[in-house]
Amino acid sequence: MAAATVNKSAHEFDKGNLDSMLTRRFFFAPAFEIYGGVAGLYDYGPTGSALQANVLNEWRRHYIIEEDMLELDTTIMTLSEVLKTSGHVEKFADWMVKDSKNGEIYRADHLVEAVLEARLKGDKEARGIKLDEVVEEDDKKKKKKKVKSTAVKLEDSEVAEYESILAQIDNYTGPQLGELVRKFNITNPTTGNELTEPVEFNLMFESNIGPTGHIKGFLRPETAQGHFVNFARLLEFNNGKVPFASAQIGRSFRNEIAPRQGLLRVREFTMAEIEHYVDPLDKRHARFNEVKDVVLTLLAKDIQVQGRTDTVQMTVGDAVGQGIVDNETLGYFLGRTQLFLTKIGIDPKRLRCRQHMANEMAHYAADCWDFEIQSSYGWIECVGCADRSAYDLTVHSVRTKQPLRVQQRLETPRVVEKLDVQFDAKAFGMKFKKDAATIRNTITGLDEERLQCLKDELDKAGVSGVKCADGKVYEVTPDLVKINPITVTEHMRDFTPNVIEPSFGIGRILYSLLEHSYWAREQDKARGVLSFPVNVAPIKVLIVSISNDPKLTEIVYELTRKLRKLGIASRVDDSSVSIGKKYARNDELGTPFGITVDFATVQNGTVTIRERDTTSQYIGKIDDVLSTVDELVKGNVDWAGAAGKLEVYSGVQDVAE
Ligand SMILES: Nc1ncnc2c1ncn2[C@@H]1O[C@H](COP(=O)(O)OP(=O)(O)OP(=O)(O)O)[C@@H](O)[C@H]1O
Repeated sequence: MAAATVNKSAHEFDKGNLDSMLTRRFFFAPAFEIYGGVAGLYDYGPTGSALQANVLNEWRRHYIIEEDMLELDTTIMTLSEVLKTSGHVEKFADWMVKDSKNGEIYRADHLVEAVLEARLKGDKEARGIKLDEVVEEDDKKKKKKKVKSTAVKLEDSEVAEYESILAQIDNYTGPQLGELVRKFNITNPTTGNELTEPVEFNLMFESNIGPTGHIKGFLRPETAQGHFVNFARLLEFNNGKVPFASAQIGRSFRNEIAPRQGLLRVREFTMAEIEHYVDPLDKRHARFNEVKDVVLTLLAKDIQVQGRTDTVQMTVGDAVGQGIVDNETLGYFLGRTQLFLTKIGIDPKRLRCRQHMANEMAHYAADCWDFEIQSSYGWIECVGCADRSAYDLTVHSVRTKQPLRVQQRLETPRVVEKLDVQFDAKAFGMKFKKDAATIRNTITGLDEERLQCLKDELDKAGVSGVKCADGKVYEVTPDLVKINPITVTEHMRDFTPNVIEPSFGIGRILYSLLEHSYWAREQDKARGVLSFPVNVAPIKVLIVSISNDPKLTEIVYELTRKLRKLGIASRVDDSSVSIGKKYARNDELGTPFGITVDFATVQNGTVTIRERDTTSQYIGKIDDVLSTVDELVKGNVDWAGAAGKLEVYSGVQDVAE
């Protein structure tokens, strides 16, 4: 018999109810709350932690196990030299503006966005349309900074201009944001005071390693550098071959200027990152066929620069085939990520892939797409998928002089023209003395293009400057260095792999999942239901007993023992409230199944099982019900399929229904 279905979309989303339920049922809460809290730091409670652990388990299964990735767990405290080399010390910054009188700080792009959105909202109000307020939290969480809207009608051309700016708000540089602040007379929304020009604020938390204070470190802002600095070992572990991927789940820290929107912009969060190393001349993926028919919702960069946000539905195969997504490997990860997010319960209708615009993308990146998930806060980046080219491995290799490169035996040897460098060792040593080795290494380390430039200059001008890592420039002449073309037969190829990086913000995904799973029954709007897929639900089975009779309590104990043995998380609700209330309370935790023990259980060994979304109930022998639950939890059957094996229960219905 088919199980009843429920139309969740018919119920209106109530954010206030969801927020109070998440706090009441301790999914997560502000850290140090009894001390007043600090913006951007959160603690996860029992349900939030279990939900996160289950999502991460799915992630490990979906990527690490399924794709045979090499898992890492690298240190969080990172040597400053590593982050200098990667560019984070200089560039990992956001733009902030200050109130010119009281020094209050805003993140520049967020402020421009909030003010323009508030003006558009005011325009809508003036036209009789109502929307929510835009809110930022201040640092001590004592007050909310509100950008209030006033019902003022805008010119149609202004509306179009604001919408166009908002569609590409991530694309502005600091000076451009400054121009927007001036052009649109944006002031501090709380005081009305003028704002300073945007200045950069580095987002990393700095620290010292050891007591001397000489070794500088930072809490890592991403896990990626831990992969790159271990590349040589990983390559060796993989028998010297690419492609392969490393993966890591761990904490990252960013001293956000303005934490806001709950878990969406915090200062400490869990990331799950993959670095897939690939031959730059061959970015095909061996398993591309498995995802080529996955449909993505794409928002390409050329649409955004026109100030538009319309999307197209396209298969991964077509997106790569038409050159919209740069290469197969990047397309492969977009497809796999779409599958992962929907598998854990993200609504595909509220999921899109947005391509980075030119200013948004790092200069070295070949292509970059964000998975954005829509929630009550709008479209939020939750996973970034970037082709980072050879940048990371090259900069670490140059800085450390370690060859972070792949040596690949060629199937058929090839004849190539190369530039050969010969030094007059004696004359070179006499001229440069202790610097001779450094200059020689710098010249032999030049790539073919730079070597050709040096040769051209020596041929033409008879002298050329060579800049070494110490910043000094040394003049060399053709009598000291001879560069000549030669023909060689190569048996090996030597290259720096390119890196394709999918980077997941787990907190953002969790929060989006909570919103997408939340609804309320028509009969009991104050109590919500979280319709998590079984695989991520924090607790899989609620066990309740109709009475405190010791015979029933004994069976409850037996049931929990058997579920534990199956590895299934269960929870007994032995409070004194009605069974219907117990069900309703556990709907709030997203528990998909409820098993009820009653006097029939004592007599003939049967229990009832109830499904959370449909509230339909079935009856069966204990072991049949448990094996059904086991199959459901393993994902081998769905409720409609599983219920067919049991009998419909026609007893008393839930109070909550
Ligand atoms: N402050 C934060 N709080 C929670 N998650 C974050 C935060 N910053 C980044 N993330 C998550 O980490 C992922 C990878 O980080 P990435 O550096 O690509 O983000 P980002 O582009 O800096 O994000 P944003 O532009 O929103 O600040 C993001 O997709 C997001 O899910």
